[in-house]
Amino acid sequence: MNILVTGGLGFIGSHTAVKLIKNNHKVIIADNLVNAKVEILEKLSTITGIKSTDYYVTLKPIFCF
Ligand SMILES: O=c1ccn([C@@H]2O[C@H](COP(=O)(O)OP(=O)(O)O[C@H]3O[C@H](CO)[C@@H](O)[C@H](O)[C@H]3O)[C@@H](O)[C@H]2O)c(=O)[nH]1
Repeated sequence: MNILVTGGLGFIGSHTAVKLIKNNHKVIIADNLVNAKVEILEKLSTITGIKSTDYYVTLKPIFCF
C-alpha cells in the first residue's frame, strides 16, 4: 500500500515509517523540518536498508473565509 506519513521525520512519524517500510509498504514522508532534522532520513535509510528519493515541494497557505 502507498502510505503518506505527515511529520514522518519526527519521533512518532519516523518510528511509524520504519514499521510500515519493514511491512513492505511504500512510504511517502511529508515534513517541513520545523521540529526535525533532515539527517533523520539517513538513519531511516540505514535502519531499513532503503535509500529515499527526495522531492522538495513548497506549499503556500490558502486562506478561505
Ligand atoms: O506544521 C508542521 C508541524 C510539524 N511537522 C513535523 O512533524 C513532525 C512531528 O512533530 P512533533 O510535534 O515534534 O511530534 P513528535 O516528533 O512526535 O514529537 C513530540 O512527541 C515526542 C514524544 O512524546 C516528544 O518527545 C517531542 O518533544 C514532541 O515534540 C516533526 O518532524 C515536524 O518537523 C511538520 O512537518 N509540519
